[in-house]
Amino acid sequence: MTAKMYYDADVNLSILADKTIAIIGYGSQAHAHAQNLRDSGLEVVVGLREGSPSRGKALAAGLRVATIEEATQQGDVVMLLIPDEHQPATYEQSVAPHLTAGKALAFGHGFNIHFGRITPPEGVDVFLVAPKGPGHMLRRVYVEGAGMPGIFAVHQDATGQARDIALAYARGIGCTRAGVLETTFKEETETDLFGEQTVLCGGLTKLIQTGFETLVEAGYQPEIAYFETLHEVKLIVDLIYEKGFAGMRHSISNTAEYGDYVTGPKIITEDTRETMRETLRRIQAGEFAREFVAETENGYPNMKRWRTEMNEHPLEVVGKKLRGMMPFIQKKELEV
Ligand SMILES: NC(=O)C1=CN([C@@H]2O[C@H](COP(=O)(O)OP(=O)(O)OC[C@H]3O[C@@H](n4cnc5c(N)ncnc54)[C@H](OP(=O)(O)O)[C@@H]3O)[C@@H](O)[C@H]2O)C=CC1
Ligand SMILES: CC[C@](O)(C(C)=O)C(=O)O
Ligand SMILES: [Mg+2]
Ligand SMILES: [Mg+2]
Repeated sequence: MTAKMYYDADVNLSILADKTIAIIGYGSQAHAHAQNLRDSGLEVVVGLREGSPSRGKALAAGLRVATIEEATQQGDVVMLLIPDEHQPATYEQSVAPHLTAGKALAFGHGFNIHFGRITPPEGVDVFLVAPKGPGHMLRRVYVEGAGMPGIFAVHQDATGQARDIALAYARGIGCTRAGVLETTFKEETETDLFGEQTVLCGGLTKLIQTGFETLVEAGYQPEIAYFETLHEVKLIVDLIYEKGFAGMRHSISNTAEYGDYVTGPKIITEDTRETMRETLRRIQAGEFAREFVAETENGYPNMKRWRTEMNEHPLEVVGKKLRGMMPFIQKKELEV
């Protein structure tokens, strides 16, 4: 059976017309949700912690700003968009005491509900709307008049309107311009963690880094290695994104296409597939979540070390220099 895809015409935005949406946080996702919802004609308040460095940025974007407690009091829908690892403490201290019956608690990712780290009270709706892409791109495509696909799920329907509110929210941030699918918290959480670890972030960056290191180790210029293994990735992925593998392969040379078929399976091997299966098993069993939470509770010792190592890597050093010489890339500054 084909999954139903929801577009603007399928969704009634007016269910949110007389409601206030509290966006908690003003980071990658939150700034995009807040600005897109506001530009869709909805009432938004941004909830920030005391002394937040983001307060000035949200005000400069023309948004109303309050404390997290005040925003939760004012909000009919409270969207929690701070880092997953900090959500339980903020929820307990600042959100839960003001989350009265009839309100909706919303998430951009199902992590804390699915892994049982937040348990909302019975009288509130609980849903997620997860755009399938980074927050900064969610804002960029909305401003360009396009949209980013998204998925939504209802965990708890106390009012009988949770599904309609979730869909209206997805429309407000621009996702129904591209298409929105219904899912569950379990499916969203497990597929999102799997995708970012194996393909989108972990797999891709390690592939690029290893290709770069192999060329540089063999004596080739780092600048050429950078163009070959990183810069050109976007150009190839843009073709895949627009026209699929066949469209990309239509555009490359026969030489490249032959090498692609012959060498690809030697790089991504059956061992890689087994590792992907094991990664998924660990995610499903909650082992990754426990490991990540322990890392954050210990003050991110490994994350800090890995960040520093990568920031100092020759790939990043040469990349910074080369991107500085390409003003068309520099123009696209990130707002938050
Ligand atoms: N990044 C992305 O593109 C995507 C993220 N998601 C999900 O969206 C949610 C938000 O992620 P993301 O946008 O990356 O988050 P960010 O790391 O960008 O969030 C930063 C914001 O969170 C606030 N914040 C951080 N710690 C605390 C705290 N302890 N108490 C109160 N506020 C805090 C910061 O406040 P201050 O401004 O005061 O410093 C800042 O406004 C997560 O559930 C994530 O999984 C889903 C899809 C994609
Ligand atoms: C791919 C990473 C992501 O899941 C996202 C941008 O969709 C995230 O958690 O940031
Ligand atoms: Mg994610
Ligand atoms: Mg994601």
